[in-house]
Amino acid sequence: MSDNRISVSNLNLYYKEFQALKQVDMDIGANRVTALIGPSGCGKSTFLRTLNRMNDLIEGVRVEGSVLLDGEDIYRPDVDVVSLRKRVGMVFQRPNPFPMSVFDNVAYGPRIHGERNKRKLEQIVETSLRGAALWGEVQDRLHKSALGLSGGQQQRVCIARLLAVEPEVLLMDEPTSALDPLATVKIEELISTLKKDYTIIIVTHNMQQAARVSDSTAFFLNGEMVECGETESVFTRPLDQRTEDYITGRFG
Ligand SMILES: Nc1ncnc2c1ncn2[C@@H]1O[C@H](COP(=O)(O)OP(=O)(O)OP(=O)(O)O)[C@@H](O)[C@H]1O
Repeated sequence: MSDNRISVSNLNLYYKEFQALKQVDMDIGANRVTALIGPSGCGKSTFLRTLNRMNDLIEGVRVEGSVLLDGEDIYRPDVDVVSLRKRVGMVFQRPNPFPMSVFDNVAYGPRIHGERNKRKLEQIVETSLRGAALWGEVQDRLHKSALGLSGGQQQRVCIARLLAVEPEVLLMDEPTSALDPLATVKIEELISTLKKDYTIIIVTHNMQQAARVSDSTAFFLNGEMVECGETESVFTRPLDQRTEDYITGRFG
């Protein structure tokens, strides 16, 4: 059995007539961080959203090909999209905590999924906040609004909110683009810790960030996945001229 968690084959995605992803083939390893890089508009976020069918929410989207998660095609018509998104959770560019307390943000998912036991919820909230490296900073203000936290803390609340529903895969769409350098370092450290337990795919505009946090890197250009490999080789010995041009700053 291979340690590929996700296997993408012949993936095409159209926004109405516009083809945003072209014949993408890619394997994503378990317990690794995979970075998606490439110039603006090349399809990184679109690709990320195919991994938990978030594009389904956009009108006029058509997807062809297959995305296997642990060998099961997530695009099969009988797949329960709600439980898919529980297994494959997502963090966005701008932290988007709900306008409620830190506790209620993190308990939100488990409550939706039927957990009512107060002690159990307290345990889940603490474990998830510890998992998101935030517990020490918020344990005295669990019942205050999450909107009163700093941007970096809010992003970690969002990560704790994901961890609370016990996902397997974490999708992160430029999770530090709205954060200052210190908050960015904390999230990057957290990503390195989380990969022990989760498979992580991160979109980033920042090549230093990709080099710092990821094990594998995939370079996208005009909807094509040009090259994917060990981060160190992609950055130091790219196989494709277009990857080299991008990495050396010749475009994008
Ligand atoms: N909802 C949509 N409807 C129509 N076209 C879209 C939609 N979302 C994205 N696109 C187009 O698909 C292409 C890929 O966009 P996508 O956001 O995936 O790129 P990206 O590489 O993540 O860009 P960025 O780095 O700027 O976020 C772009 O040409 C974009 O304009």
